[in-house]
Amino acid sequence: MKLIELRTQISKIDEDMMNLFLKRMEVSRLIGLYKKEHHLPVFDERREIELIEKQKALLNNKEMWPFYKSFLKEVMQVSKEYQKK
Ligand SMILES: O=C(O)C(=O)C[C@]1(C(=O)O)C=C[C@@H](O)C=C1
Repeated sequence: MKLIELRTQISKIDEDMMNLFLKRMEVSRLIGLYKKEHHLPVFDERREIELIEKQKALLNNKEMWPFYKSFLKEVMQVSKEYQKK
């Protein structure tokens, strides 16, 4: 397969991921509003551990776990930054 074709595939995947990212951030915004109204902290360590463990169990490509875990942590990090805005 040619490089240009592979890059086209990556671009399409990035577009899908962008749309899912926007959806996730909108839900995060709503959670942030709820937390503000109920005087709850943005950071919820127990929830983050639960989410990471759930994803680890779902992932059937174990080699990818360290990479996917970093990705998830970054996603949660930007989610928290958005809630604090
Ligand atoms: O579930 C929450 O309480 C959220 O605010 C969402 C979220 C996330 O992005 O997954 C963000 C911050 C918390 O530390 C835990 C999880």
